Parts: sequence; structure tokens; C-alpha cells
Amino acid sequence: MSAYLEDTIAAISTPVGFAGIGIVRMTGLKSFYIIDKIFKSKAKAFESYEDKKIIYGHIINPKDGIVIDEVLVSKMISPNTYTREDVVEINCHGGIIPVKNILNLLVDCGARLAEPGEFTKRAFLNGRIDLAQAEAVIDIINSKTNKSLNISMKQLGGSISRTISEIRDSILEMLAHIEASIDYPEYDIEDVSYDLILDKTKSTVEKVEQLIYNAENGRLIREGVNTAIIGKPNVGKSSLLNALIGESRAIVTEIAGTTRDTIEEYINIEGIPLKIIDTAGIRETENIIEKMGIEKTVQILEQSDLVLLMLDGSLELEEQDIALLELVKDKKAIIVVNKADKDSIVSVDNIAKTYDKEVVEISATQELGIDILKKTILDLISAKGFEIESFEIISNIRHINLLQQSLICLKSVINTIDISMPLEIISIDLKEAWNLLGEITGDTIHENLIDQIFKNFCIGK
Ligand SMILES: Nc1nc2c(c(=O)[nH]1)N(C=O)[C@@H](CNc1ccc(C(=O)N[C@@H](CCC(=O)O)C(=O)O)cc1)CN2
Ligand SMILES: Nc1nc2c(ncn2[C@@H]2O[C@H](COP(=O)(O)OP(=O)(O)OP(=O)(O)O)[C@@H](O)[C@H]2O)c(=O)[nH]1
Ligand SMILES: [Mg+2]
Repeated sequence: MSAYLEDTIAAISTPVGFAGIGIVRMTGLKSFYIIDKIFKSKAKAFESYEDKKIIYGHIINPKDGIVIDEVLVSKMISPNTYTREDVVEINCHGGIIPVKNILNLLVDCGARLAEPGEFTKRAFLNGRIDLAQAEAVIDIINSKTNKSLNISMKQLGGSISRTISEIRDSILEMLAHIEASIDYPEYDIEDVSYDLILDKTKSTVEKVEQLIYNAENGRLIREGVNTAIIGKPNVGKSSLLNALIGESRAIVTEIAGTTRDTIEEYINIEGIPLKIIDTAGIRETENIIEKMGIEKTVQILEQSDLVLLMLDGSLELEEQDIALLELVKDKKAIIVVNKADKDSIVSVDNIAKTYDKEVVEISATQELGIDILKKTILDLISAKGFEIESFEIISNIRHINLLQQSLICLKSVINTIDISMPLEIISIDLKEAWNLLGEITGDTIHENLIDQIFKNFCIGK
């Protein structure tokens, strides 16, 4: 055990503020020794209580005998605990003072303040969970919709590790095979080896590619689809934002150039979070403030996953409309023709044909066509009917990067076989892919990186 794990650590695990109860948590070798000094229950010594018992009593400052709080204390005996160490949880009164006083007392009695994520880090270092499971814990805390929570819960159960282990095992088999043919060249198994390894690598590439593909959906579900509403001034962009979120968030006027800065709102379409960004109308302009808004729109366009390009259906298309249609040509975009409550001038069919994009007619102010627009959005981001139960969804950006790097190595294996390089060369790439995938689960990872990962947790987790 590292010296680091020998410390007994403590932290407040609930939000500090106006609340019914607060929990101060402690883990480590000295947990029971420390709690015994400050906790008084009916006659019994702390040591005599059984595992997973909650005990009523008082926290008392041993220096002056002053009662600090009336509490319930949970006792959890190593190794069947969250951290695999002895754990004590003090359920005290909520608010700021009781929890802080108790934490201070624990520190006075020999505990050290826990760093962010240190409890979960211990669960990992002591082998209860792997790294991907530990990272799922933080994703659970950060989840914004039930769908993203479901993904993280599945990962907490070890789904990533099972998927990745399978892939790593098949890579390991290939490595063993190569080793054997290098060690016993007299068996002349090289030709067989090339075919076998080529087949196996190809199927591994497919699996990794599938995971990366699913991950894209995972990211959208977790972080939300960045959706920008763009269009010439006065077409009704802010009105659409309001219609989508169902309230008057953005200022709407008949004056072109009303929206000067961008406005962001989250909406939820069948569990998929959309971050909708209302932008300033785009046109050639002399007005400097407006111009800044427009530059921002172009930037936003670059960062968006989806664009809603809005046209005013009651007016002839202008040069600026055409320019915008050209601008979104290579983007995931829906053309929204607004003001359908008025006589229509713009030909929807023509636009659909010319620009090869979905075109939806709506009236933002009359709230016509909004449901069809939502359905079109879901179809386009191909997230509708996306059954997360039937896929392994890797959503963590660190994991996705590692998958992508390992994919490069695996593809290089195929390339190496194509040009008939010796087997030794192949095994270098295979080994690298195996190592990279191991970093996802924490099997092959450096200590610095582990520290980095747990720093993103909150204190007390
Ligand atoms: N009060 C409290 N609530 C909490 C937590 C906690 O630590 N304390 N958790 C913290 O995130 C979550 C629950 N997660 C937990 C996961 C594993 C174990 C645990 O003790 N596992 C042991 C024993 C299992 C058993 O008895 O069957 C083990 O796996 O060996 C505890 C909590 C959410 N709620
Ligand atoms: N008849 C009709 N008028 C609409 C509709 N949608 C918006 N309008 C009107 O069009 C005008 C401009 O609407 P906004 O939502 O402010 O337009 P915008 O695109 O955000 O404009 P800027 O922020 O100036 O770029 C307002 O007077 C709205 O009431 C619609 O569906 N039908
Ligand atoms: Mg506006």
C-alpha cells in the first residue's frame, strides 16, 4: 500500500448550505479510532458495533466536553465498503456550521482533508471499481437528463470494462499467436498467421469503429446538441426560440437587428438535450455593435452540431438568404421557412431541391409546425429511437480519444500486412492498441493521469 493510502481522509459529502441533514464522510485505517474519540452513544464503545449499523449519539469535543451535534453515525467495516477501507459516515444537522465543526474535529483528531474525488479514487486504487466505472460516478453527478443518467449508470455497472476487455483479449490472442510463430519459425506458420491476423484485426477495427460511432450519439445525449438559429434580421429567429422553449425568453420586435448578442437556452426533445442558440441576424452592416454580433454568428456556426436556417416565407429570397443557404451547404442544417400564417412567396419545393436539405414550414408566432420541426430535428441528429439499452455508449471524451488512437494502430496493422512486412512490426502496433485500450479501464495508466482524472470530481465524492 502506498503511503498515500495510509492517510485517513475526511470530507463533507453533501452540499454545504440550508439543508435538513449533512453527511461528513471518513475513510481509512484510523476511521474507527478517530470516531471513537468524538462520538458518544449509549454506553457502548464504537468498536463493539456491527458492520453496516447506524448508531444514534452525540459528537462531543474531547477537549472541552462541549456537545457539537446530535447525530446518526454509520459504521462500515473493510473490505465491504465504498472504498474497501473502514468507512464512517456522520449524519449531522444540515446547514453550514454543524458539518464544518465536525469536519474540523475529525482533522484535529488525525484525519486529513480529502481531495476532490479521493473516496472514489480509493475505490479504484483498492480494486473495487475500474477507472471507467470511477469516471461514471462523476458523470452520474453531472447528468442533465435521464437518458444521460441511464448511460452512466450502465457504465457504473462495468459495461465499458466488459466491452473493452473483450477487444483487448482478442488483441492479446493475436499477439500470442505472433509470438509463437516468431519463436518456432520451423513450423512455417507465417502464411496462416497473416490471414488469421488480418481477419481478426478487421473485425476488431469494426468493433472499435462502432464504439466511436455510438460515442458521437453519447456525446450529444450528454452535452446536448448545439443548435444555432441563424437567418437574416427580422425573419423570426427569436420568435422560434420562444416557441421552442415555450416562453418569452428572447426579445421580439418588428425592428430588424433586435437581437444583438446571442441567447442560449436548453430544451429537451424526447430526452435529447438541445442547446439552442439564438443569434443576431446576418447581413451586411455599418452598425459596429451589430457587426460584432454577426461575427459571433459565424463563429457559432462553426461550433454547432445543427443549424436551423430561417427564411421569411412571405418575402422574396434576398441575396443574404442565398448567401446563408450557401454557407450551410456542408453543415447538418434544416431550412425553416417562417411566417406560414401569411401568404407564401418562397417556394419550399424549389429550395428543398436546390439545396438538398429538409425544409420545414412553420409559424413561430402562431406556433404552427413546431412539432414537425422537432421531429425533423430528431431525425436529422439520428437520435430518435436511439435505444441506449442495446448499445454500448462510451460518452467520456478521454475514452473516445483513446478509442480513436487505438483505431489508428489497428488500421496500421492492416496496412502492414497489406505490404507484407514482418510479423514483428505488426506486434508493435497491436501492443500499442492493447495498451491504449487499457488506459480506458485503468489497466495501463500512469499515476499522473489518474490524479488528473480525479481532480475533476467534487469534494466528498
Ligand atoms: N450514505 C451514502 N450514500 C451513498 C453513497 C455513500 O457512499 N454513502 N454512495 C457513494 O457513492 C452511493 C452508493 N454507492 C455505494 C457503492 C458501494 C458501496 C459498498 O459498500 N460496497 C461494498 C459492499 C456491498 C454490499 O454490502 O453488498 C462492496 O462493494 O463490497 C456503498 C455505496 C450513493 N449513496
Ligand atoms: N406573421 C408572423 N410574424 C412573425 C412570425 N414570427 C415572427 N414574426 C414577427 O417578425 C418580427 C421579427 O421577429 P423576431 O423573432 O424578433 O426576428 P429575429 O429574426 O429574431 O430578428 P433579429 O433579432 O432582429 O435578427 C416580429 O414582429 C415578429 O412578431 C410568424 O410566424 N408570423
Ligand atoms: Mg432576434
